Amino acid sequence: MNPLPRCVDWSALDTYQRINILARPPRLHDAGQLADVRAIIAAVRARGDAALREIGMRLDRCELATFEVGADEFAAAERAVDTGVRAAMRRAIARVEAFHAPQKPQPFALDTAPGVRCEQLLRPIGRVGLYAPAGSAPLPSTVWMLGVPARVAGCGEILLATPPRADGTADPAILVAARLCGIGRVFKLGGAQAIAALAYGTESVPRCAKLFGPGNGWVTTAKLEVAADPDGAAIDMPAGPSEVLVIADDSADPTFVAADLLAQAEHGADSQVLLASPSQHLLDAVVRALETQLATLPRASIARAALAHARLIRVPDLDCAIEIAERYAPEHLIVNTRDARALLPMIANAGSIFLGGWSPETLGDYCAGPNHVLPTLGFARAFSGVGVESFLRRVYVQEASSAGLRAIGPDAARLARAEALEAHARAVDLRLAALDRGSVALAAGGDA
Ligand SMILES: NC(=O)c1ccc[n+]([C@@H]2O[C@H](COP(=O)([O-])OP(=O)(O)OC[C@H]3O[C@@H](n4cnc5c(N)ncnc54)[C@H](O)[C@@H]3O)[C@@H](O)[C@H]2O)c1
Ligand SMILES: N[C@H](CO)Cc1c[nH]c[nH+]1
Ligand SMILES: [Zn+2]
Repeated sequence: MNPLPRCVDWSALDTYQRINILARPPRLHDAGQLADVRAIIAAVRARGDAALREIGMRLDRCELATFEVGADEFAAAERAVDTGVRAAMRRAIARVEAFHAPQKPQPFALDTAPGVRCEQLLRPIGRVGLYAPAGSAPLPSTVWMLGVPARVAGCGEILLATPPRADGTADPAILVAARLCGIGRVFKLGGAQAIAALAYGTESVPRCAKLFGPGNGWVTTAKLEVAADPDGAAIDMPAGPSEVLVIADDSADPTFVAADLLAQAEHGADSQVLLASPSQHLLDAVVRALETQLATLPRASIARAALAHARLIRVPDLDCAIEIAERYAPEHLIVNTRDARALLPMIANAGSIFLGGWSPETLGDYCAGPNHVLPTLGFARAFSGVGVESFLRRVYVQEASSAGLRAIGPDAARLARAEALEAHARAVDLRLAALDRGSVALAAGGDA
């Protein structure tokens, strides 16, 4: 049994020890994983459904005649899922929708010079592929965290892939969630093979322009591979193993803090949880609470494996705790201190922030409203979580009248020649000359 991690004193660490203590744990399956993923992608590209069938038998231990979920399986899923759970899903979806609807940006048009009309259009991505993990634990909540913003954005076709169970069916709660989000097409495919099928298409799986969703190392590696291929698909972000950093002072209830750490630790052995506190008393109490709570936790062995690379850090003050959070850039940041909101202006590098003792991260995982598909591994320094904009493209439009061309054309030609791009300059000058000669017929239809 893994012992719980010891507390470290931040003030006693030198620069390199501080870097090491905040390093992510080594990826569990790194060795050979990239080669495996490349082989899976190559097989799916070369042999489509036949390869999916073989790989599914090897990795998911089930043989499927068809990958797409049919009407009977959807109906059976509706019967299998408890009515109370279905009602809670509906309420969660409504709150997630309420939060995402105002995210939708508005198109606009603007004259940047007289006769130069510029527009920003918004176009939903035509066909998107969503992935709901179901390896270690099926995550129906991921279905509405992706399906809701896709629907709000107005995507034309929304496909979902999720790993099959050993009996060849999909997790019923995932299917119910898909139905509630208006997702009609669900494919029983998991891991790198699901990503390859959605990115390149097969006989039975339509090719998607962009892929969304978290997953294990094979899923994330495959997403990065298809995103690097111009013939592949775009991706939302690399969303890796779950992580949380808790900042707590002596006002925090240690049992709440321990519960929040375990809630992320139970996701997987590669999840990482951190606690930074100026109170040694709180740190010691949290360690005791972790032991007590682990004793009755069904996924204790997974949580213990994750706790092996947990970090419990004694800091001189809360400013230092914030500095650590900014360096680490966690997926989730819980601030469980006296006046948590007062610390908010100092925080930028986090996927999602939970303020105060009554805001467990679990609320955000399911039903508070914001998205739970968030950047991990420090990507929160530069990436945001999934939102409506992730499913949209901005398309720019420019329309100049002859007056508009006269107004800004000379600048364009001058700047083109400054870059030694003569053809660019002539595309303007030829038109200006035509206007000067009075051959305005050339410009007919172009006057906005
Ligand atoms: N960052 C986020 O926003 C976020 C949100 C939810 C979940 N997560 C993370 O998602 C992950 C879910 O992982 P999971 O494993 O439970 O489910 P998963 O659905 O991602 O992976 C299951 C699939 O992995 C494939 N696989 C298993 N062993 C393999 C092998 N040896 N070689 C090749 N492929 C193999 C199988 O095909 C299987 O279908 C967790 O790490 C969790 O922390 C992250
Ligand atoms: N905490 C996960 C994101 O890292 C999301 C999730 C889904 N279900 C439970 N938790
Ligand atoms: Zn979670």
